[in-house]
Amino acid sequence: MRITVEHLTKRFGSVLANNRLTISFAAGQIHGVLGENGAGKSTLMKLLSGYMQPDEGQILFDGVPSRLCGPADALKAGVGMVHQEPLDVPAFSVLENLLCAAPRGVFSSRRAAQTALLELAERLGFAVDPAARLDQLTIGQRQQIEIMRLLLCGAQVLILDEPTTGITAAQTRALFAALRQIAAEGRTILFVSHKLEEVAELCDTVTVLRNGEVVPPGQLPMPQPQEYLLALMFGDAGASSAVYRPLPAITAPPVWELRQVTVRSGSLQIHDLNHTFAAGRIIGLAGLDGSGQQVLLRLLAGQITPERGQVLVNGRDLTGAGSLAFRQAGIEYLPADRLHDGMIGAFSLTDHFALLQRNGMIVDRRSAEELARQAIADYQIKATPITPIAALSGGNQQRAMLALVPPNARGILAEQPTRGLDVASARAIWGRLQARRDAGCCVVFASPDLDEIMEYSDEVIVCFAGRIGPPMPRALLSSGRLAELIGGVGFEALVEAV
Ligand SMILES: Nc1ncnc2c1ncn2[C@@H]1O[C@H](COP(=O)(O)OP(=O)(O)OP(=O)(O)O)[C@@H](O)[C@H]1O
Repeated sequence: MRITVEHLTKRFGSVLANNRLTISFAAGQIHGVLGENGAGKSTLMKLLSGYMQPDEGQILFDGVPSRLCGPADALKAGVGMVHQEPLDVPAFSVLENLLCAAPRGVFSSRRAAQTALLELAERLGFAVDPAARLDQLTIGQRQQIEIMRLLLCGAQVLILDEPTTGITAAQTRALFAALRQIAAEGRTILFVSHKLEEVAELCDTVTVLRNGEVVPPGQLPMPQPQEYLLALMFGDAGASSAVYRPLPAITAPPVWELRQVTVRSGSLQIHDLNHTFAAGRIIGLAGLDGSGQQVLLRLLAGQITPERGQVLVNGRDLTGAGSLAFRQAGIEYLPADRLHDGMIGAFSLTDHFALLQRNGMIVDRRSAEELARQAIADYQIKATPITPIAALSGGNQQRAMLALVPPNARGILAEQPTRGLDVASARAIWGRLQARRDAGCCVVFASPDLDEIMEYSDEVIVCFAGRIGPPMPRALLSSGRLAELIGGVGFEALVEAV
């Protein structure tokens, strides 16, 4: 199905999120949509998938104008959207999710739904267990299920918003193979991303959005030179690259010290962990999804109590003291799902500062608003002090979450700190984290992106199947060696060598 937009316009107050967009996406192809944070990509996709209605302009399916009153309406018209955060029911099984989300009459029985699911999974190369509960699956597996659900409900156009964020390299390969297969069957795919390499690898065309407009007007065939696309997305801001600075020697005592720690979370158990995490360092945790990185971060945040051993923070034994005691000791946790776990979507920055500042039952709104204003200026957040966090773009949400970390924090634990962010926003976030490191904070972060681990870590810790490797100076590590280690090649020898 060809999908066309003509003069499509969407405003939020004074912000023109989409400004008279006119584009056409042909059937049977994969179309990349590129743009920096806040360029208007998500708004366009929400208009195409019925989550929002345009102020002006129209959407045409195979040349026929249509009005979409909601996502169910869009799916009926053949458009399905896979969101960055899966919109599924975690407590339900795969099959239950499929059944409860399918329009009436799509499946004649539970058995028919299961058969259709297994057949489609085989065609697309996905492994699926219909009885598995979604909260036991990784983001990558839940995304595969969401794609299959939309296809089984009749989607002819599939929109994917930053689909490789938070999934493993193997899952990305499986996703790309499946998308090629889906396009070869005649469906239209819109692939929203800010990762140029992925668009280059996968897409037949690319549309670049900047400040709510298509630049240059119309679609470009792929391939295009990377520098040209960067210039379209960012102007000059995308061209400069991060500068490496040597680090001063550490004199301060370690922020964390783990002594003979054994910890269990779900089916994963980590044994006899002995590590110190020095002040003034950035430590990257690398590993395949679910290899122990998140357990380690949560242990360091006081969110899980070890079965054995001791966790010292700034030299004090806080084993089993709970996450509040860790926060009081200067430890801050920045979760990957910033909108659901990190902040409250309906609250503004002022509201968040008011909560942090609260003195007993007294809320000082005036000082909270002043702090929000200051944070907006310091962190260059595109928002007012009273804009709800949910209305900010991903990059601005991440800046806001970082701005809420108190200046005297001793340790920052960041789960995928640049998840869903474009190059310029990611650099801005890393600039802030490096400034915290330079001020003596220890930053421990996990990322599925090996380039990010290599670019920003001072030390790298590889996690493999619940085993935590020794810290390695980044300067002594190559990308190839890191890729081997996270796949387990040479991991045993590395652990034994210590
Ligand atoms: N519900 C909303 N209320 C107010 N402003 C909004 C809303 N949704 C989007 N905006 C604003 O519209 C502009 C475009 O945002 P949009 O989310 O479409 O950008 P994006 O390119 O998808 O960014 P990202 O890559 O960060 O997701 C931004 O300035 C954003 O703050």
